[in-house]
Amino acid sequence: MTKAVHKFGGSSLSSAARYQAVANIIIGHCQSGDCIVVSAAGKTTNTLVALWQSYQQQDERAFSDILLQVENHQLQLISELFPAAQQTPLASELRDELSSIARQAQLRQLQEAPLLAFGEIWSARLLAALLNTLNITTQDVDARTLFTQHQGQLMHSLNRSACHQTLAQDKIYVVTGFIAADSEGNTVTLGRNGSDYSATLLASYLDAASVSIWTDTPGVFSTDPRKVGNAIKYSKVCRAQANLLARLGNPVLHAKTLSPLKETAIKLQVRSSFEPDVQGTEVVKQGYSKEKRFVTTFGELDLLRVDTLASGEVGALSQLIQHGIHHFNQNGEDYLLVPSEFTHQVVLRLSGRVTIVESHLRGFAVVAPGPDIAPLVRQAQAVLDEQAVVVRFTHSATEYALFLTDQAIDSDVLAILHDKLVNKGRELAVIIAGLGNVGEVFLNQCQQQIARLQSQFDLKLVALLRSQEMVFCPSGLNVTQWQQQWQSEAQSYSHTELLDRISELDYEHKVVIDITASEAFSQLYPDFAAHDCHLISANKYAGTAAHDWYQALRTQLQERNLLWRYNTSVGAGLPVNFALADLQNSGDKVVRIEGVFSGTLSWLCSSFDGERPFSELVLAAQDMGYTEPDPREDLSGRDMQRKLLILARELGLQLELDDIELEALMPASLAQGSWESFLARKDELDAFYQQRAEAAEAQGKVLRYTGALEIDAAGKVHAKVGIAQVAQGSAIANLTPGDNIFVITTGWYEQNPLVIQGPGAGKEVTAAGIHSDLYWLTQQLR
Ligand SMILES: NC(=O)C1=CN([C@@H]2O[C@H](COP(=O)(O)OP(=O)(O)OC[C@H]3O[C@@H](n4cnc5c(N)ncnc54)[C@H](OP(=O)(O)O)[C@@H]3O)[C@@H](O)[C@H]2O)C=CC1
Ligand SMILES: N[C@@H](CC=O)C(=O)O
Repeated sequence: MTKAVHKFGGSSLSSAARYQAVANIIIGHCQSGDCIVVSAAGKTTNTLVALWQSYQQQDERAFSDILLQVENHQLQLISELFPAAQQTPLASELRDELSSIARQAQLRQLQEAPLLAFGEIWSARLLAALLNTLNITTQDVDARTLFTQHQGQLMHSLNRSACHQTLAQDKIYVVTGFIAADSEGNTVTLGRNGSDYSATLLASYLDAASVSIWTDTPGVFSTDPRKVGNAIKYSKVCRAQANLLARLGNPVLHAKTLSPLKETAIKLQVRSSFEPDVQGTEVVKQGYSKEKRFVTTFGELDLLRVDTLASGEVGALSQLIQHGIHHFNQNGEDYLLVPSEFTHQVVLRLSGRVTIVESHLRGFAVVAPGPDIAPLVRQAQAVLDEQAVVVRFTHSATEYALFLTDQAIDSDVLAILHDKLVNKGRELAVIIAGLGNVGEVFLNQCQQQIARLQSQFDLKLVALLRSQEMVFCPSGLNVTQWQQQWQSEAQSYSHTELLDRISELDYEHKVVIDITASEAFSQLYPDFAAHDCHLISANKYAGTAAHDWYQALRTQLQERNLLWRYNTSVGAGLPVNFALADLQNSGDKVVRIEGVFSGTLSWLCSSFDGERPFSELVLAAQDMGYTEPDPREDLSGRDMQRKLLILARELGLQLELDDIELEALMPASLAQGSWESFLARKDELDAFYQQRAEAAEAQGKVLRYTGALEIDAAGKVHAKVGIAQVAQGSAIANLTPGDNIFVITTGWYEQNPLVIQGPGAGKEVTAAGIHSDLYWLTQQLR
């Protein structure tokens, strides 16, 4: 059976609520036979280290205070997680252990490693007990029965068989991270952050299919996302770069974590237990991911020059200080970058062979594909000069460069460095759904547009979709030859296949551009968002879906920092949504929007002069690409009703489609049935229109189809789309056929409303509007 290993760190188990969240993740992601590796809950290891220090200092008062703190924390977890009956045995086991610690301390027999091991033992025990109460058969396992070391080296074949024997049954195992035993059975620890290492070791011994490291950040980022808002979360990072980042002290993965996975096909993922639905970063074998750019900053470091270094000595030093040490050679000399707090220990160990070249350094490293390094070094240097950051030492290697500075790199400087060094190479994968009227023109305009955006963004057209077939090309289609590629490569697909292919894309940013008129396709938006895709829609269905669904989508997008643009869904290329957003952002309040929001209905009403039957004009509008795929969507008023709802939601109003009163521009009897059956009864449509046009004429007016939304003084919304008789010579009567007009009354534009007018339908203007949305997206991603 293939197993998966999941590791949860201290922050994932810092409170009873976090334990429950972890249990939910396990229920959702694990099956019998899987292993969970846990660290000590919250800051327990630090507290146990403090306990050990107070013991060493023979500070009895501090010792008993800290022991009480440990007890209170564990008892609180127990009382919040379990019903009373279960609390008693767990609490009494804990108290026995704490009494034994106190007794050993009194006898001066306390040992460091077994003391620290309690952190993991307690979290494994509590999590297993919690899962059992949730009817998940679970067993906690002390990793000292699985991992044995001899003279500091893990005994792999012994450990492998111990893992297979101990973890063979059909249940979930919760294994303590961080600890192992030596060949005499004494407790040893695997170093700070050793639980990640325990997880990958366990996965390699068990030949597991995957390891998921659940932490408090949702993946590997181009730089520290807490300092730089637009840090890029990479969906894939290759092991070599992850390893290098770890050696440079990047905290997401630790130096030893990757080593057990060498030569294996085990998948490694970094995910956030705080956002379990967010896709994390997959750390993949060489060749399975493009190399990315990173800027990683350092804590306080000292630079040491070493006369001679034996093989394996850097590893031994890292083991000694339980921290990664970066080693490099420059001009034939060996250098070590050591966190300042450990320099003393390293210097002692290397006694006589080491010189401290620089101390109290800060700075950063740039990690990037080899050919990018030299230009990036120049750009980084220019930024540092500009920002007056003093550089004390630099080093360039094939795939990274170090800048060791006097002062810490603050968030502002880091953001500038990130913008100049990382954001420049941004990539955006574009998935286009819908190759009909508008989609085809959009694609034909793409060649020029992609070239225009190239200086800022590397846009790759990776997929084209129709309703039944798609072409998916992760490295990018040739935009000039998309039709030929479609002819030769299009294949049928399911939505699951589409989502799988999207999840495999190795791009910093992805966007799905929906130029379909399909409700079913719009229902995939939450899945696209779950796969970190931005959205651009000409399709109006998602924007007019039931409010709860719509709001959930908006929340999902916001939580994942994803953008959704849909300006063409109202007024084609006219900047209506931009204008409404701008008015509101500037503090104005929109109180009324009225006008004509359908290109088709505008064209039909303005073109009708009684010479040609109305139905003939409908077919002409369809030929010109004005109508919806089924023109009854326009004639029924539904399309205009949708547009008014999209605008209402732009104003923050909680409306449903049916809250907008609707009067159709066709007989109700023609609404059902096929398009052919509709055409067969087109006389009924002609008579319907003729009669209303004549009635208007009799009043000296003309027939138009208009819409209005008004927010009254009490805040009540009145919205309607329908047939109107308008005075000849009025702005609406005089509209150029096909034009839309939006008359917007606001607090500031009260007497003299703001008017936006122009073509409201048509392939070219709509395709151009989608390009405008795409451009806007690239600007936001910068
Ligand atoms: N025409 C205009 O002036 C304007 C149009 N719009 C909007 O643009 C959108 C497209 O309009 P238009 O180009 O005229 O429509 P078309 O009917 O000409 O094209 C629709 C395209 O979408 C594809 N499609 C349909 N269902 C799916 C699906 N489930 N998955 C993937 N692809 C699908 C169709 O594929 P297949 O060929 O296999 O059926 C077709 O290629 C509509 O939502 C419309 O409201 C917005 C503003 C103005
Ligand atoms: N069919 C629509 C197209 C744009 O949304 C219209 O005519 O306005």
